Amino acid sequence: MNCIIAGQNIVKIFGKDNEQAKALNGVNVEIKKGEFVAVMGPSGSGKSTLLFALSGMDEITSGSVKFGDTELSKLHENTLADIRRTKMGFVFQQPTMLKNLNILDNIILPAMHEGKKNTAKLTQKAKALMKKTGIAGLENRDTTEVSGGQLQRAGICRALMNAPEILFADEPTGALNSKSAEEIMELLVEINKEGTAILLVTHDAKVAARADRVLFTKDGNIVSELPLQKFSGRGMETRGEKILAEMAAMGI
Ligand SMILES: Nc1ncnc2c1ncn2[C@@H]1O[C@H](COP(=O)(O)OP(=O)(O)OP(=O)(O)O)[C@@H](O)[C@H]1O
Repeated sequence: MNCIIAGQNIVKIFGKDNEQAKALNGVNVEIKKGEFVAVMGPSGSGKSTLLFALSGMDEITSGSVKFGDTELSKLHENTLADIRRTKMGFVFQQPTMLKNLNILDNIILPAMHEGKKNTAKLTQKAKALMKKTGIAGLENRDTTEVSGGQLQRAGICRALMNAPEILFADEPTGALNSKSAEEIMELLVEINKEGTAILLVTHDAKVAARADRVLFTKDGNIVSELPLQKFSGRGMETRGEKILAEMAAMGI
């Protein structure tokens, strides 16, 4: 099967009784293996909720989310956690790092939790990822002794430790200056080219321009989508213009 994640009629309601908020309103979506999909839309339109629903991080109210052939909503919490740890990677706007551990140990820690106790092998893997992401040499630094961009690279290394099939990224460049943001996007494009699917939430057209496809959310639904593959390059020319035009049409 060509599809890594399929969501059908996803509804997510937060709160109870008269305090309810319908964050997702019957969303249908498919992400193909190795695809790079960006999600854009106004604030509060359901982007993060969709990412959390598709990754099994958050329980959905109704509908279906399939990871390959596996229905995530039917799984026991431990099995679901295993899938998230071994097959999915997560990158957020602010990487949460443990302050009492250095960068290298922060990268390795989740993999160790998983029962992989071969520290030498994990260190080797982490160092290779740090080299690839341009932060070799920062292994022993405290998390407070690196730049925001370097910390995000470390967060990406941590997310890649288990060679995930898909990377979920919620505003990964949101806290970075434009140069660091661009470098992080270059890195994500490279990771995607090597075969990892990416679902990325962003407000930034320049960031979304790197994706194969952009989904636009509004009021808890995907209201339009823009296939970008047919436009050459992954830059702002043409692709970015198309996104900006769609955003303007949506009133974002
Ligand atoms: N834990 C929660 N409890 C109650 N309502 C929530 C919760 N999380 C999200 N919501 C509501 O669900 C809706 C969708 O939120 P979501 O965070 O998915 O939007 P978003 O498009 O990612 O927004 P932003 O761009 O501002 O991050 C909003 O109306 C929000 O207030």
